[in-house]
Amino acid sequence: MTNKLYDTSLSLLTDLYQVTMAYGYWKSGTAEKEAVFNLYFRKNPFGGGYTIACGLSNVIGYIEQFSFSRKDLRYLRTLTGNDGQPLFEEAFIEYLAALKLSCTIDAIPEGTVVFPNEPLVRVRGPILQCQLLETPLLNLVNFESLIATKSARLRLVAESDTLLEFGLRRAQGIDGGMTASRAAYIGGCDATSNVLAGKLYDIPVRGTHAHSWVMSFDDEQQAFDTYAQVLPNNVTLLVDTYDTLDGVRLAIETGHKLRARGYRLAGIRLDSGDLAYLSIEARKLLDEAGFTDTSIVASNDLDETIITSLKQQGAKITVWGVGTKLVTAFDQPALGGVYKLAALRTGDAHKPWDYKIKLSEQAIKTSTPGIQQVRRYRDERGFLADMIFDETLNGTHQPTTMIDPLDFTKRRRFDAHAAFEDLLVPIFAAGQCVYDKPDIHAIRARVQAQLAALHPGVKRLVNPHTYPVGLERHLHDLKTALILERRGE
Ligand SMILES: Nc1ncnc2c1ncn2[C@@H]1O[C@H](COP(=O)(O)OP(=O)(O)OP(=O)(O)O)[C@@H](O)[C@H]1O
Ligand SMILES: O=P(O)(O)OC[C@H]1O[C@H](OP(=O)(O)OP(=O)(O)O)[C@H](O)[C@@H]1O
Ligand SMILES: O=C(O)c1cccnc1
Repeated sequence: MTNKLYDTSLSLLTDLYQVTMAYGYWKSGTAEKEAVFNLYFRKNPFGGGYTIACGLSNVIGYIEQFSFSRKDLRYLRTLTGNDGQPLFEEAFIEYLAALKLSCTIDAIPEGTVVFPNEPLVRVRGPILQCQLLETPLLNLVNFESLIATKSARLRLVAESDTLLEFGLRRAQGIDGGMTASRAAYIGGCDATSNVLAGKLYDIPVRGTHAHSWVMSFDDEQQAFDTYAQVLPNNVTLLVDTYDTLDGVRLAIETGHKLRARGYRLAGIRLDSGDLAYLSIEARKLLDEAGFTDTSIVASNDLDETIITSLKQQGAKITVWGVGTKLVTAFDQPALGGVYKLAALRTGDAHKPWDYKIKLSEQAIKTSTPGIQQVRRYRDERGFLADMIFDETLNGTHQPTTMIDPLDFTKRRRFDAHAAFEDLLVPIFAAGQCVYDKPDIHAIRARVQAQLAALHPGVKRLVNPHTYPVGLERHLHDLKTALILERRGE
């Protein structure tokens, strides 16, 4: 993983059906068939217009550590079917013991803005191996992309204010908390309260103090003064334990004492009540006392909607602490990414692909076949449209014609000189990592650069524009032909 949290093999971090299918491929002699799977999602989360791709660093770490340990194999030997007999033959267990991943993987770099139906990760290799990777890859990409997207939404509404992630105590378990802290930083948070995430992932750590500190003293002034005494270079005082504005006055007293010692009152924190009213009143008190550079931090079940509203109300808050609603992706608990087989071939690389499709009554759920790549066109103002094409269908010609996803009779042509970028880049070649991994700060910077190139209408919180994503003409024709063929038409 990015930096190890667990010192254990994670190769069994998959659904049982992946292992039984792997056994099936092995037993029926098809394990080495070359497959292509695409990982994609169908709908942007939170009713938004975009998603931030995240989780690739952990995918790389997962694949690099992939091997079945002796203990993993011992456990697999104990699994039995409904007749009480072992599920797997010993020869299969030995096959797994010797298994080394040889997949070729292309992916969209972390921090890229992505849209529904675009392959975020494309896995090509022996079908048995691709299958074993389905569940862990989905687990890693779905959650991190979800949280990075939530964080990006918060960053957009917070504008240039400071955004702190305070979620560990409310997160879904240890891994939920750790992963969320990483993805929240990538999405745009400035720092986390999670100290282990700070250590493992190189994220800045920040914090104030809790109500318990104030409650542990007989009076609030003494609590503030003692805190300032012991940590004079880190004083942000939580002022709402009893009466918020009285608390601000006491914090100002402490601020004067700090000043006399050559230090400063960095901030006060509001954690209850009407945050707009209280921040405006607190600002007045602070300014009147000469503490114009003391920040007002707010927390208490904040999310992007409340922050937007508070700003509209003229709240004087410049530091936002967001916990529960960020790290749990409160209003949408999962991204819903899927991993679908798109092509298969037997034997050598010169054989043609046998394209695969999954039909559905709902058109949006019908999968797209092919060795997909995403071409993003742009001009000097930003991103224009994304065209999903098959890397093998256009021969030596550049793909140029995109079918409108909402009306197949409409086409959009890109001329040969249009500027574009192909989003999927090589990550693993035949099992070897070939990717020069950016550090977490570069990934975070990429998010902001990408968002800057996105039309404001696509970024707005309510009823955003749909960014144009379509299939290249040949891929569209292939998909249509396969649908008709499967339906027997
Ligand atoms: N001016 C405001 N406009 C919109 N939302 C606000 C405003 N002030 C606070 N909020 C939000 O309203 C919610 C208030 O939560 P709640 O009803 O639990 O009150 P509280 O102030 O936390 O009370 P308690 O004293 O019990 O902690 C929080 O999500 C908070 O962020
Ligand atoms: O509201 P969230 O967005 O989840 O942000 C984290 C919350 O955790 C703390 O409250 P808690 O009552 O747990 O402890 P405290 O005594 O420090 O307020 C903090 O004061 C925030 O209100
Ligand atoms: O440092 C803080 O103020 C903090 C940390 C975690 C949760 N709530 C607040």
